[in-house]
Amino acid sequence: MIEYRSIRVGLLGAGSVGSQVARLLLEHGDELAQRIGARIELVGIAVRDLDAKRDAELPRELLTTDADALIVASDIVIELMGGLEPARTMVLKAIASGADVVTGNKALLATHGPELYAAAEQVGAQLSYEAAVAGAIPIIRPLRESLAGDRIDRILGIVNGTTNFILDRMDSTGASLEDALATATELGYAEADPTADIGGYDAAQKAAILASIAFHTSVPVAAVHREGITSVTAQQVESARRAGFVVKLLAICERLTDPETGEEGVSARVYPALVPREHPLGAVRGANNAVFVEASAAGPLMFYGAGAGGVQTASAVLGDLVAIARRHVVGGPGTAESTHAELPMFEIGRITTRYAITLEVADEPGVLERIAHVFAEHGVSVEQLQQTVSGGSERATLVIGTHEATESALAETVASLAENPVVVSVASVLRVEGAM
Ligand SMILES: NC(=O)C1=CN([C@@H]2O[C@H](COP(=O)(O)OP(=O)(O)OC[C@H]3O[C@@H](n4cnc5c(N)ncnc54)[C@H](OP(=O)(O)O)[C@@H]3O)[C@@H](O)[C@H]2O)C=CC1
Ligand SMILES: N[C@@H](CC=O)C(=O)O
Repeated sequence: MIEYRSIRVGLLGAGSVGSQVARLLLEHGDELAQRIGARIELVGIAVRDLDAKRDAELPRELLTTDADALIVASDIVIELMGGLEPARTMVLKAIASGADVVTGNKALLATHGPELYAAAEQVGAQLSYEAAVAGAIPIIRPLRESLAGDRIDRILGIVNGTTNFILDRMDSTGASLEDALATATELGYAEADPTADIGGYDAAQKAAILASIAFHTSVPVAAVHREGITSVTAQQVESARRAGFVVKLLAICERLTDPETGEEGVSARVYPALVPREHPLGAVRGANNAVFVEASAAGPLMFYGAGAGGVQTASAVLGDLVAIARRHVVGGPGTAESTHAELPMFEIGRITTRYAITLEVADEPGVLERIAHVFAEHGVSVEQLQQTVSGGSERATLVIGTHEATESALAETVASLAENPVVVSVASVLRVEGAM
């Protein structure tokens, strides 16, 4: 067994996100150690109330109310308390004491980002914040690193999970804003003060962060035009629905040129807007987020996934933690050669796959029953059986499930179908992936 050295991690906050970060760190310690080349030692978790109920069971002895002592005992500090103070002071203290920092605190970054980045740069500390925008979705690192050589023209996104959840509930169930907000809060999506969500402040903070990174400039949150969803009524949502639209809280960041002066500038704005239901943003449901990035060479890119939620956001926090921790390890596994798991490959016969089989069939009564019978004879289950008429000939589309045991049965079934007098031809046999 490899003896890894330890990297000491102090966690500030054990709420919706912090408690899941702590749980995952404790549960997956061995795997993370292999990926990093060092063991993450969770040295403590700072909270306000030692007796508060937690979303995850955490060892009591790790909890502390002495955040200052925890910070100085840590190589990496994870700040998940939220709010401006004491978060700002604690992050500055962590940097000054030689620690690297991971945070998900967009309010802090949008308000005091320049001060924190400067402090980190001065001492060569790392400050990472993937979780600060769009929860679990990797968007900060793609903008900062993958797209660093491109020119980004526009970002259009749904970046607040709570408001998307609320608007979706209002649209799909007719729920009131207040009821939907109460559910979003219970599910751990909302900020400690949910005015940040419904007032559009949280989305504006995220827009400021995105615009700053994307356009390589400093966009203060105060310069982001902000309208929340508090004035969106059930009637507006209903009329939008009837007209084929859906109401979404959008964050829009654009690089613009003044047509008269030729001066280049940036616009960042957050407001509720109608989006056509069939538009990809119109299909973003629940607390999911989606961010479209239009880059001049790459073209349009879309990032989609869980925009809020404790465990989902914990994924982004841990990604930052692993990336930072790897840089603490000289000669560690790094990012390019994470092969320690040495997993075997599963051949195709072990994979469960579904097929769509399209047959051209004779125009006779009871055709579908006879085809279903052929499948049953070969022990192949049929999920769905449809018959459609196209171009004068009958077409039956079958969707069936198969796995290793029935893979060969499928081939036999298709062969018998081809021989069957009601089948004119087997038009297509293709695997089906995704929902159908
Ligand atoms: N929830 C989500 O889906 C997402 C949240 N974020 C961000 O992550 C951060 C954390 O969010 P979330 O987990 O929801 O927040 P919570 O309000 O659920 O948790 C905050 C935690 O911080 C602790 N805390 C607060 N103030 C202090 C203090 N002065 N000293 C010590 N501990 C303190 C609280 O302690 P106690 O429990 O004892 O009160 C609590 O454990 C925020 O910045 C948020 O914006 C980012 C993406 C998604
Ligand atoms: N309250 C925020 C949490 C994630 O950033 C949201 O709902 O998006």
